[in-house]
Amino acid sequence: MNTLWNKVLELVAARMNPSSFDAWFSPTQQRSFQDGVLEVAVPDQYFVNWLKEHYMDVILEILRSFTQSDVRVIFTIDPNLTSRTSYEPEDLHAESTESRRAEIKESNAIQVIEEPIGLNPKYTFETYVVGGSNQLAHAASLAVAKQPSRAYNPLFIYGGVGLGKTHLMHAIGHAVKTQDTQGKVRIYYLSFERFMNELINAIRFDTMQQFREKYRNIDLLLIDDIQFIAGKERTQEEFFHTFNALYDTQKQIVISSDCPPKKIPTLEERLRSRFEWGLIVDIQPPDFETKVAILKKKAETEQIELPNDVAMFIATQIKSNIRALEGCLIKIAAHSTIVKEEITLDLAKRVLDDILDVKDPGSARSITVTLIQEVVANHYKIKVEDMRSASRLRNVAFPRQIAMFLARKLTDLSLPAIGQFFGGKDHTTIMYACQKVQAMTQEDVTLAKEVETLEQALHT
Ligand SMILES: Nc1ncnc2c1ncn2[C@@H]1O[C@H](COP(=O)(O)OP(=O)(O)OP(=O)(O)O)[C@@H](O)[C@H]1O
Repeated sequence: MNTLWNKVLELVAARMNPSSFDAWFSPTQQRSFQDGVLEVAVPDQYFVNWLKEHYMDVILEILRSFTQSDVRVIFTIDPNLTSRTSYEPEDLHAESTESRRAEIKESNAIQVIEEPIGLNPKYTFETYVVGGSNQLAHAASLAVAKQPSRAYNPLFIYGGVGLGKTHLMHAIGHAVKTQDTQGKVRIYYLSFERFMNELINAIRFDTMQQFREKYRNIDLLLIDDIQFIAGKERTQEEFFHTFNALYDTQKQIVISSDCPPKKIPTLEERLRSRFEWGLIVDIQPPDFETKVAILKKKAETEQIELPNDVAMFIATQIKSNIRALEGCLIKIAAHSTIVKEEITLDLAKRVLDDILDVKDPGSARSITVTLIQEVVANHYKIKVEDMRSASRLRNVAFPRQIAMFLARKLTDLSLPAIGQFFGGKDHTTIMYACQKVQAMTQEDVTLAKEVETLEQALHT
């Protein structure tokens, strides 16, 4: 079955030796993938621990390359899955086997939730390729890493999808950590979505005091994808206080977003002005040479033999998204391992030809929600910003619903994730739009043709 997890397994298989893969990954199965949560069943707790410890980073990285968003992985234990490992779990023998087994049995009922917390070891300044498109953002990040809270505070980095914002933030975190010989600096990297979830839980479980204390005690706060703050009043309020507390005590704040503060819809004025207190830098799409350099660096880190002509070919195929660029390289390398052929221009063309036909958000000619919004807005002669607005005027609302319908149909994103692209709309709004457009296209031939034309435009 072509499940998301099976696609992940294909790429994982290319990166490890077959017997380990057989032992640790073959007995796993996707149970569900819904609303950004991927549920994977494994035979026992030992698998959970091993996968978490050794492969979580890789799994999350591959998932991101497919979905272009953070996916949460939940492991559930299904003892009916046959383990092919011959392991002797050391920790089963270390303590009383009985008690440990009882613990494991009990944990069968528990779901272990793993999220991209902390810093990705691969995202450092050393692995970051600098070109004209990201020079300023890179220099500013270096300055902040050298002198936290004295260079620019806050540092606000913005740019399109997959252009390296997260990479730079992690690089700052790593550099600060390396300089911190006494291990005193408290660094916290998180997505804005996670901040919001923590806040919701704090409200729900009446632990606001602990929530506030935790955030007031951070020395370097790296907060990713702040654009999702749009329309979240209570979270804006709390983030405002967190920001002030950190700023007043001279703690460094680094923020990333897909647009500058003034373009974040419904952002409170007091927060907007604070985001503008420090330095705002953007990352532009990379030029051809930078794309080739990034591919070469990535190939070097992953120990992939990448001929020059292939690097140049990939760079011409991908417009700007660096994640998609890397995705192509990984797919070509995986293919070359599977078919036991060297990477050549011919092989690369065959692989890319295949994946260009796939409706896969991480792949080359990927259809993103932003692209859908642009194409639909252009067709109906409305502004792209209208896609994120709350306007109920029919000439705006209906094209917006068509864009929501196409986003659901042509991307792998969950309903809540799509909602975020439309100004933070609720998942029920997206579902309603999909059902409505679906029903209307069945009754109205002209509309059905119109939607089909839009779809074709997106595929070319
Ligand atoms: N200049 C660069 N040099 C090397 N690798 C890069 C560079 N820019 C981006 N990348 C790589 O591209 C991938 C996507 O980058 P990243 O996740 O940082 O993008 P992003 O801008 O945060 O995307 P999003 O908007 O989806 O959050 C990562 O694997 C990252 O390492």
